[in-house]
Amino acid sequence: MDKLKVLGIHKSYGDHQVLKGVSLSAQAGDVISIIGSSGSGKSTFLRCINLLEKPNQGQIHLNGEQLELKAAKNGELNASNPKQLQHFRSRLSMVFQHFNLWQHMTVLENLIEAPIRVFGMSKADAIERAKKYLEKVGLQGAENKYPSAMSGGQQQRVAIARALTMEPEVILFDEPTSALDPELVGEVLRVMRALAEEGRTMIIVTHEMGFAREVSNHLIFLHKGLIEEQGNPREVLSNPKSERLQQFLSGNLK
Ligand SMILES: Nc1ncnc2c1ncn2[C@@H]1O[C@H](COP(=O)(O)OP(=O)(O)OP(=O)(O)O)[C@@H](O)[C@H]1O
Repeated sequence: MDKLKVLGIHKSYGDHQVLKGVSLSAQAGDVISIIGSSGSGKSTFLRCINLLEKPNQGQIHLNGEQLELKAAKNGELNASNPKQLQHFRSRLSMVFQHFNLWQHMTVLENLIEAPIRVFGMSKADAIERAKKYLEKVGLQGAENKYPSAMSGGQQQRVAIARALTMEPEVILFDEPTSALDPELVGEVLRVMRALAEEGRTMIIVTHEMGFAREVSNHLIFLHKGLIEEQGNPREVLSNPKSERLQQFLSGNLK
């Protein structure tokens, strides 16, 4: 069974059709990279998976369970069952381009908030879990720091640890290294590679072609809201079939 199955996502902003029927399925342990030029709809697609953006059409299934959706008057699909949506979101953690950490809270406070609020976990258990995942991202001892005192790479690793504290089924990464200075990209990619190697299911919107080629087992090239080409990353990147992907890879697709 697919761990995550997303079918026929359409999304428009006014007259602008950003997604024109995008689908994806992930089995346990799949690492799927989504590439494409700026404005092709990558982030919008990722955000439709957990309903941070409301699609106009489409289906989302997690472990065979379909998210119940109903159309609002403006044509957007909303979850018809808020409890089910909260359950889905707690199983689909997201890592954002700009980390989205609470700056007024310490690292530890950032990490324990969601497990306590969403799962009703005791503070002591949440702290234990937070420490475990901080260690996993190489930040043991950083519990009492404030995000503003950390580098972007460290903040993104905290954000990854925060995603892990939910022990999610799937982790969604939205351009996790795009906001980082070049010298800080490697430390985040190393953490992501380690997660992939331990069999986590990950969907990653990225501009890091080397990472997509080496770490993911499936690559999706999005162009103007449609999947233009997809397959094994090494094959797709070494031998792109569509002219648009060839142009994109040579830096000529704007
Ligand atoms: N909230 C919004 N309101 C209106 N238009 C939007 C909104 N969010 C995204 N768009 C438009 O949708 C299109 C796709 O945006 P999206 O961010 O998904 O692209 P992307 O492929 O992730 O690009 P990038 O690599 O630059 O992040 C763009 O034209 C963008 O301007």
